Amino acid sequence: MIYLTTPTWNHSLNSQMDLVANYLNTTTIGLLSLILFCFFVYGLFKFSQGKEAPTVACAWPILGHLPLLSGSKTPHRTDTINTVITWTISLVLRNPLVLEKVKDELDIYIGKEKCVSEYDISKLTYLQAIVKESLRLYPPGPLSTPREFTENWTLRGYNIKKGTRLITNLWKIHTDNNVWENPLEFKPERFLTTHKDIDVKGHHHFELLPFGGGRRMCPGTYFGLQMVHFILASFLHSFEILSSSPDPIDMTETFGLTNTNTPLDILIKPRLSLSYYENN
Ligand code: HEM
Repeated sequence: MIYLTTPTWNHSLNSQMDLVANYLNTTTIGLLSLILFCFFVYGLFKFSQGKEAPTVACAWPILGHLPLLSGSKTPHRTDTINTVITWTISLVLRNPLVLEKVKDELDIYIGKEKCVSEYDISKLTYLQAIVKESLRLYPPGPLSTPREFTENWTLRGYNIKKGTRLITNLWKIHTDNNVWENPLEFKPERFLTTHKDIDVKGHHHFELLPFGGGRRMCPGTYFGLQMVHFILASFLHSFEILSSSPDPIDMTETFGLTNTNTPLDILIKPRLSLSYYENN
């Protein structure tokens, strides 16, 4: 058995992400981040004076993803993706039947002789349902970025003045009991039955918006989803996972720009033959 503490866990995810970071030019992105940060501080200053501060609106979400974009060697670079994966593993560990089902799916579609490839992901419908359900309950960005009304408007009987800022509570939408049965329960099956055709891409289904929606929705949606599916599938395919403590997994959220969880300690052991690990 291998004992994984959170830093190691973050580190192992980060080494997967290092592959991705190699495509980013650290200096360019670092400089860009610095400029955005200056804009952000300037925007906050204007905002505190009660003036128009569009820079706050545009820099805020970018700051939220800055660790990811900066390419720095910190575990936070992968903030959103890392967060989704950690929440998902926590949820799966709390629901052993779900874990069994996803392992069965991986064994059927991948088998024990080869690695997961990106082309396999479309076949892994149960794994995709797990990720959707995790994004529904624990979206890393539970609040949308701010929007501003450009004219006076009436919305559901409320008169809203031009210039009013709106921040949407995405988590509240995700747990609306008019739409979701037992909204606080983790039930990936809902995405294979009652909510089969609902996707998370923010274009058609406004009851599930983990990447936001409209013109300012997350530009990293496809990349983020691809990474989450691929890392999760590879990890669950390669290792048995177990909680390191007999107590239920702590699902306490921590405060920050992303909705992160408390550190997760897990035990892992190989699921495949040793030659698989030697060759990959
Ligand atoms: C699973 C991973 C991710 C989740 C759940 C996520 C979620 C979000 C959410 C909720 C927003 C606000 C959208 C809105 O207000 O409508 C956002 C904005 C943004 N995201 Fe992500 N994100 C993820 C990954 C990424 C990645 C990988 C990148 C870049 C490679 C990225 C870059 C951005 C940027 C630049 C914005 C600001 C867009 C704008 O305001 O125009 N995100 N993201």
